[in-house]
Formats: sequence, C-alpha cells, structure tokens
Amino acid sequence: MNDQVKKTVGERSKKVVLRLEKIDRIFNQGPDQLEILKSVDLEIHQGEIVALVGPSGAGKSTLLQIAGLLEKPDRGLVSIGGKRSTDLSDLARTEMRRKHIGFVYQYHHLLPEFSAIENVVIPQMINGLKRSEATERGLELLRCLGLENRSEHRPARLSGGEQQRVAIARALANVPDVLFADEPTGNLDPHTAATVFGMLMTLVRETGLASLIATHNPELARQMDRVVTLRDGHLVELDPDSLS
Ligand SMILES: Nc1ncnc2c1ncn2[C@@H]1O[C@H](COP(=O)(O)OP(=O)(O)OP(=O)(O)O)[C@@H](O)[C@H]1O
Repeated sequence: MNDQVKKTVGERSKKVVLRLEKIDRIFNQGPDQLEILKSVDLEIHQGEIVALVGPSGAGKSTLLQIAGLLEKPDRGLVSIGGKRSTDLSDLARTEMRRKHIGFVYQYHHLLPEFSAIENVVIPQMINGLKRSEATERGLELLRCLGLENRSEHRPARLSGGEQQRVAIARALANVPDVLFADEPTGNLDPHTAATVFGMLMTLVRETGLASLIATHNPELARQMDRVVTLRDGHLVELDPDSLS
C-alpha cells in the first residue's frame, strides 16, 4: 500500500476518535415506546477495532447509524475526532460523514452503471480530489483487495465477494478516521466471508483506523480488539473468549 493511502498507526497518536456519551434512542411502535439504546457510552481509540455483537433487534444498526451521523439520537452526544456532532449544522454533518467516516453495509450499494474503479473514484472526486489522484488511490486499494483485474467491471459482472471488496475500497478511499461496518460479510458464503473479512482486517490494521463492526459471527468478533454487545439497550463489554 502506498503512502498516499496509508496512515500508519505510528503516525497517529492513540487518541479517542469516536466518543458516544449517554446515547438514548426510543422508537414509537404503535402505542409502545421501544427504548433501543439506553445511556450508551463508548470510546474507540485510533487503531482500535471493536466488534458489536448481539441478537437480531438488539439495536446494533441503530447504534451504527447514530455513531456514523446518519441518524440523530433522542439524547446524548456523538463526537468524532473531538468534534461534537450536536455543534454541527446539517451541512457540516454531511461534510463530516463524507470526509471522516467510512461505511460498509451488508449489501454493497455500488452504483450499477459505473465500473468498480469509478465507484471508488467518484466519492473522492466529490471530496475535491483530481481524477488522476483519485484513480491512483482507487487502483491501489483495489489491488490491496485482490481486484486489480476487475477494476473495469460493473457490479453486475462481479461476484458477491468482489462487489463487497469494491464497497470496502470505496469506504476507505477518502482516508476516513473511523470506519463503521454493519454485517459487512453477512451476505456471503462462509468461505468468501472469511476471505473478505481477512482483507478488511488487514487494511484496517494497516491504516490504523478506528472501527466499529457489527457481526453475528463469533469467529470474526474474536479477531477484533474488543467486543461489545447491547443488552436491554445497555452497552456491555464482553470477554472475547466467552463468545461461542
Ligand atoms: N425507524 C424505526 N422505527 C421503529 N422501530 C425501529 C426503527 N428502526 C429500528 N426499529 C426497531 O428497533 C429495534 C432494533 O433494530 P436494529 O435494526 O437496530 O437491530 P439490529 O441489532 O441491527 O438487528 P439485526 O441484527 O437484525 O440487523 C428493532 O426492534 C427494530 O424493529
């Protein structure tokens, strides 16, 4: 990986990148009020990869959406890189998402009419990078993900694992400070999931990103630095060895 893409752990001091303070989220479901997140606190430092596990409906996606500034909590504070999201205008929140946050979803959400490399280049150009630089960085990322021979293919001509690897390249192309991933390999068969997840972990470790990754897979969770879960809306730290 070249220097342009790489931000080594050493270059970054181990400061807190993501801080959640007393996050509450309540949904109205008919006459019922569902308290999905209750006073959730979480800190993630540079270079730290945190697994978010828990049963379906526990609130993992809700937490990721709030931490990734895609949704607002009912109460509480999200800070990224020391900037409090509540102090930001809607425009500044969008800017923060574009420049400092990478997101990988369970489904790739690639633009179907564009090639793999174009899918990685376009977000960088939106952020002001020249096409030549964006292409150089994009091709380097695709190479790191074993897709050097697939860069001109449109998503429909890629396998599920390849599509997801392009989505990972796209999420990392803007050199974010924090990466959120919601079941990034959940749609893949176990073998492909292990390969793609291994590549994601390598890239995240090399770039020293702070990451919060939701997964149902205990084997994948154990490869991360810390494991947290949501129990009745509360965030609880787990011993990775206790996962089965
Ligand atoms: N906009 C909404 N309005 C009402 N209820 C919602 C809304 N979004 C989520 N919920 C409810 O909140 C709960 C948590 O949902 P969430 O998607 O965060 O869970 P999850 O842990 O990510 O589940 P999964 O592992 O199945 O993806 C669910 O019961 C869901 O139905």
